[in-house]
Amino acid sequence: MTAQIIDGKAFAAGLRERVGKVAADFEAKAGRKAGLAVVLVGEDPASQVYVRNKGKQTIACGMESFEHKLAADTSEADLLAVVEKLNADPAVDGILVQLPLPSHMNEQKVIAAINPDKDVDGFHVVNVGRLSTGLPGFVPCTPLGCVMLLKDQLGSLSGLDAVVVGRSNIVGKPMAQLLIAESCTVTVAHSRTQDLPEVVRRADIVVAAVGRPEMIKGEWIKPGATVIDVGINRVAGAEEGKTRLVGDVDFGSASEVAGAITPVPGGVGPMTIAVLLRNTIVAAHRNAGIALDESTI
Ligand SMILES: Nc1nc(=O)c2c([nH]1)NC[C@@H]1CN(c3ccc(C(=O)N[C@@H](CCC(=O)O)C(=O)O)cc3)C=[N+]21
Repeated sequence: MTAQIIDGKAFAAGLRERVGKVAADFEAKAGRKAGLAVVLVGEDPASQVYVRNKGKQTIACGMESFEHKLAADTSEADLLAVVEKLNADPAVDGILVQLPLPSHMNEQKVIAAINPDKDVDGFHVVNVGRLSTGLPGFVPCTPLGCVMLLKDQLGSLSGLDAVVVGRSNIVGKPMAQLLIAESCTVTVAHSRTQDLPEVVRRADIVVAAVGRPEMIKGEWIKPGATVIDVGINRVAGAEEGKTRLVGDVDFGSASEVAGAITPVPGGVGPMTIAVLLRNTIVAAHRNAGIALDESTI
């Protein structure tokens, strides 16, 4: 079997178009544009690229982008002061502090300082609690993007066996919560899991978020399963000095067994930013008290 390729890039473009329409509607009703503030500490080149892309796409969707670039040696207190200012700024609907932060900062403390109702990343403990109890809040962008792709592909996920490989706070754990809410039977596997290939083989849905290049092989996949690859690993390319991006799934062998699979790049990655824009326009409506049927975006 040759798997269908799930085109995350195209789905993300469609999502951004829907967000753009809702953003224009918000501007007409609120008399201002929705706004997203992104805070970047330090000069990590990959982070700079992501932040630049977020800013460009925010503006392309008709929203305002506020970028705060702080030096790598900024004190935690100064970063917390920036967050406080953004919390109090009525032009800012969503706040994202780019992770990872420099090692002299406590990430949990910084995330805890963000107003949960502006936490469009969904990382604040209040939003983690809301997700796990089924209350409205903000859901982390990458797992929400994965569920959107899965529902687009499969329709109802009810009763399906899902295996999430990885247990991070930003992908694995919220992914498991979302799949539970979709009535999947969920297994969370990780580096200590015994006989991982056998666990993965049970799954109708495999979500790979371990951060190990091409670890999950085609022989581990149940024929016809849907495979969502969250990994973004830069590895040495065929030519000397060149690099290429690969996922956590061995795409070559997995695409011969799976029913459908996301590629890397062009799969989950583009969804992450599109969902961030979606969360921002949702935040703008909620915080301005303007009604929005969130199920339509
Ligand atoms: N507070 C916070 N929130 C985040 O959401 C967050 C973060 N910190 N820190 C870094 C990670 C990483 N991340 C990505 C976004 C888009 C792509 C993306 O668009 N990837 C493209 C290719 C990118 C490339 O070519 O390098 C793709 O997969 O097709 C990837 C990764 C968001 N992150």
